[in-house]
Amino acid sequence: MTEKQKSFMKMAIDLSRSGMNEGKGGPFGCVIVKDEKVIGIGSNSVLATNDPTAHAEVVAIRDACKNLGHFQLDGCEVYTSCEPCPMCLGAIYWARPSKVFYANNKVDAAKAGFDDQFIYEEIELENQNRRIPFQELMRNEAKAVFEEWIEKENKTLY
Ligand SMILES: Nc1nc2[nH]cnc2c(=O)[nH]1
Repeated sequence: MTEKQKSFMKMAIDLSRSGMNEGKGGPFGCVIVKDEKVIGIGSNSVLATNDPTAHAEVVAIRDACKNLGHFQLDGCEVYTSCEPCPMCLGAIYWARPSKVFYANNKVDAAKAGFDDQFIYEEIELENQNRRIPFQELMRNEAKAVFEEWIEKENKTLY
């Protein structure tokens, strides 16, 4: 771990503390770096914005992508004060950075009352057996749009 990498993680941890103290949300911060420069930052802002998806990583990904003017984070590194939850893990995979560094791990998060394990277990269950039931509806109608997408020319794949 280089001094530079440690300084980016320190920035993420500082964001986790300042966001918490400002009442923005839980104690999570994230910094996104490209070519050793910070291109996006985020603090968990769930409470301030009434947005359950405003986790630090999602906020930072949105900031970085806006600044880059692109929907992917090729060649970027993510420094997050806590191992990503399943939602952020998904967002990170869609954004495709090259590496993720985390400080607190998911056991630390669970001890602080942020239980990601529950969501990982739900993913494994059959749709109808989940705490929040998922039910298929109007598949054929929606599938028709997928067929149109498959046939569409000049589309941008992501
Ligand atoms: N990594 C991470 N885990 C969380 N769990 C609840 N909120 C967050 C967040 O913003 N980041």
